[in-house]
Amino acid sequence: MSVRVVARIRPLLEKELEKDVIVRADRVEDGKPLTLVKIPSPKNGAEEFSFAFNSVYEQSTSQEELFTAEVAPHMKALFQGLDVTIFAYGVTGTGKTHTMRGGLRLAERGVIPRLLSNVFRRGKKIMKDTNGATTVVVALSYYEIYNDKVYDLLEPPEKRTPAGLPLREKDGKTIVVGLSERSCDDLKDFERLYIEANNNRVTASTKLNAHSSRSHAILRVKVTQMTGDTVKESTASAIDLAGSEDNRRTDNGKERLVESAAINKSLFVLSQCIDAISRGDKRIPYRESKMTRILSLGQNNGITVMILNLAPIRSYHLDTLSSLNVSSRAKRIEVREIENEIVYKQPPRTNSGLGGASVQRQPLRPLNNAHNVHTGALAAKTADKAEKPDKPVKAFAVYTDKKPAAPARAVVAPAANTSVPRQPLQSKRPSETSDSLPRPSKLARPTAQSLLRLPQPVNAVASNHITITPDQIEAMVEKKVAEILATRAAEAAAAAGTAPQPQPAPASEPTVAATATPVEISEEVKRRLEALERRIESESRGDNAADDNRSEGLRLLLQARRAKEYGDDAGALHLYEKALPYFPGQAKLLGKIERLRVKLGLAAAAADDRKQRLGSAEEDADYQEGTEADIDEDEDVAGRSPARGKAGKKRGLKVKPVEEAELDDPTSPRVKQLLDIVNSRDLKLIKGLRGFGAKKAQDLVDCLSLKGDGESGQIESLAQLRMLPGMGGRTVERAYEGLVASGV
Ligand SMILES: Nc1ncnc2c1ncn2[C@@H]1O[C@H](COP(=O)(O)OP(=O)(O)OP(=O)(O)O)[C@@H](O)[C@H]1O
Repeated sequence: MSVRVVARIRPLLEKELEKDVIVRADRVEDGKPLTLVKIPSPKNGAEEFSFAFNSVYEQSTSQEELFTAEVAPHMKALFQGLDVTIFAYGVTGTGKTHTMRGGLRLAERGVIPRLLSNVFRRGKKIMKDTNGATTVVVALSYYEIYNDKVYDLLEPPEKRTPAGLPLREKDGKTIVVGLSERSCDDLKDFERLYIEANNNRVTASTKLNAHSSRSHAILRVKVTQMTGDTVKESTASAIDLAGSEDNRRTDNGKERLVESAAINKSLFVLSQCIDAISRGDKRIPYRESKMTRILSLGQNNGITVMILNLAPIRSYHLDTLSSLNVSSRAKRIEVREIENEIVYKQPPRTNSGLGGASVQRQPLRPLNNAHNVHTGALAAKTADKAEKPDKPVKAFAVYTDKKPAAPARAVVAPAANTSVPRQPLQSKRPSETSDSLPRPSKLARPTAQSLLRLPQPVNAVASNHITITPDQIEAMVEKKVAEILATRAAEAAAAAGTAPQPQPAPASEPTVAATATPVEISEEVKRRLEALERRIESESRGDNAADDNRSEGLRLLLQARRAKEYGDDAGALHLYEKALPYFPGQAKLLGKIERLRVKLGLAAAAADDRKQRLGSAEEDADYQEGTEADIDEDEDVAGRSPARGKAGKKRGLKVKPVEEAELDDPTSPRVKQLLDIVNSRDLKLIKGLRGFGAKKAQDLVDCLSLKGDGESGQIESLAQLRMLPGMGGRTVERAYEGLVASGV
C-alpha cells in the first residue's frame, strides 16, 4: 500500500476575514510545486512551523483540479486490480464533505461523483475495446459509522437496529455483516442512489458548521471485470470522515457531546494507528474503533490518498496543528501495492460485503527511512507521468522557520530549525533522489547552541551539521554554568541579606567567572559537560530518527492532550512521560506530569520525581523556553495546584540523587540488576520498575524481541538502554532510582 498525503486549504467563508488567515501553502523553492503548509507557532507568532506534504492545494484550487491531480491518476490502477482508497480528514468545517461530495453544480462536484463518472466511462470503454469479451459491473455499498455503530445508508433509517450492523473478521478481512450492495449501471443510477442515501446520513448543526457530518461515511465502489472464466475485482473507497472538534469551541449539547466523543475517539485511534505504522510497531491498535477496523489502514493493499482539509483561519489554530501532525505521520506509511488476484469463475467469488479487501491482507512493511515514496512500479509510473517535471517533495518534515535572533557568531552552526532544504544524500535510493527535490531539514534535539541559548547565526540556514569543537563546548558550558552559579550566589546572598556577589564575566570571555569556588564549578561543569557530550554524541550519530525528535515530541504532546480530553488520564500521563525526553527539564511538561501523577494516586513518586528533576529543570528552563511542550493550555508548573502541595509534603521520601558515574558503571550491582530485569524480557518484572507502566513495559519487550535472542539482543549498559525507543535518560534513571530506593 502506498499512502499519498496531500493538504487542501479551503477558501474563506462568508464572515471569515482575510486578516485572520494564518495558514498558507508554500514551496520549498521558487519554481517547485506547492508542498508546504506554513502556520505560525501558537506561542510565538514570529516563529513559523512548516509541514511538508506530497502536494498542497491552496484556497483557489477547484474541484476539478484536485480530482485531476490526485484521483484520476489512480483510476487506471483500479482497473488493473488495485484497491484505491481516498479519504478526507480534518477538523469540522474544513471542507471534507465539500471535497468528497461537493455541490450540485457541475463544477462543484466533488471526488465521489467524479470518480463514479470516471469508473463508468472506463468500464464502457473496456467493454467496447474488447468487443464485449470483458464485462464490467459496478456495485455500490454505502454506510456510516455513527457513535461507533455501523448503519447501512442504502437502507431506510426505519430498518436500523439500535446496535447497528456487526463487524466480523473473515479470512483476515473485516466485513460488515448484512450490508446491502446495489449494482449501478450509469451515473444517473448512482446519483439517485447516492442522494437518497445521503438523506439518511446523520448530520447536525454545530457552532462550527451548520451541516456538520456527525458520522464517518464510507462509499465502496466495487468494480468487477469478467473475461471468460476469470474475474478481477477491485474496490474504490471514498471516505468522508466526521470532523474532529474541540468541544470547548462548539457549545455542544449532551447529544452532540456524545457524538463528538465517539468521533474524537475514533479519530484518535486512527492517529494512533498511523503512528504505530509509521514507527513500525508490530501491534497496530486498529481494532479499537470500528472506523479504523473498517478502514484497515495498515492492513489493506493498494493505494491510499489522504486529503487533509484545513481551514485557513486563526480560530482553528491548535486543531489545525493537531491535524497537521497526524497526517504527517501518515505520510511515512509506505508499502508495496498488491494487485488483487484474478479468480476463476468456478467456483464463483463471493462478495466480501466490504468489497475492497478482496485479497488477504498483507501486513504493512514500514520504510526504514522516514521518506514517503511510491515504490510500487505502478505508483512510480503514475507519479512520473503526473508529476513531471515538478514532482512533489517526497519527504515529510516539520520544522520551524525561526527568525535569526542576533548577529552571526562564527563558532557554531546549528543542526536544524532552518527553512533551507538539505541536499539529498547521494547514497539514497534512486526513487528518493530522483525527484531531486531537496528535503527541508527537521527539528532535532536541542543543539549545543540551543542548549546554551546562544544567538542564532545569520548564516544558520546554510549549514546542516555541527561544527563545534570540544574546546568550544567546554568554554561555552563553563561560561554558562558560571553565569548560573553567579546568579544563584547573588540571589542567595540577597536573600540572606549579605553583600551581592560580583557579576559574571562578560560574554566575550568564555572562561570561568570568579563567583563560585573552583571546586564547585569544576564539578558542576563536569556534570553538565558529560550530559552535553552524551547529547551531542547521540545527535552526531546522524540517524534519521534523531532528526525527527522534535516532531516526535510534539506529536506525543498533542496525543497526550487528546487523551486528556477524553478523560484518559493514565494514557495522557504515559504520553507526556514519553514526550519528556524530547523536552528535557521543560517546566510546564513536568508540571503536567506531576499533576496527572497526583491525580492518579502516584503522588509520592511524583514528589520524588519532581524533586529529582527540578535541579536541572531550573537550570534548563531558559533554553527550553518556547518549546512546543508548552503548546497546550495548562497553567505554569510552578502553579498553585493542590497537587503541588501534596507532592511537596512527601518530599521526605526522596532518595539520594543518583550519581551519573554510578549509572555508567556496568559493574554496579544496581546497574546489573536493572539490566538483568530488562534482559529477562519478563513483562511482569519490567512492569515492576519505577516509571514503567504496562504500555512502556510492553513497548520495551517488543523492542527487545525485535533485536532477536542472540548475544546482540542483550542490553549491555544503561547507555544502550537509554538509546532504545521510548526509553531516554529520565526513564532509565527513574528505574534505577526505584531499585536504589527499594534497597533490594
Ligand atoms: N474548497 C471549497 N470551496 C468552497 N467552499 C468550501 C470549500 N471547502 C469547504 N467549503 C465550504 O465550507 C463549509 C464547510 O465545509 P464542509 O461542510 O465540507 O466541512 P466538513 O469538514 O465536511 O465539516 P464536518 O466535519 O462538520 O462535516 C461549507 O459551507 C462548504 O461549502
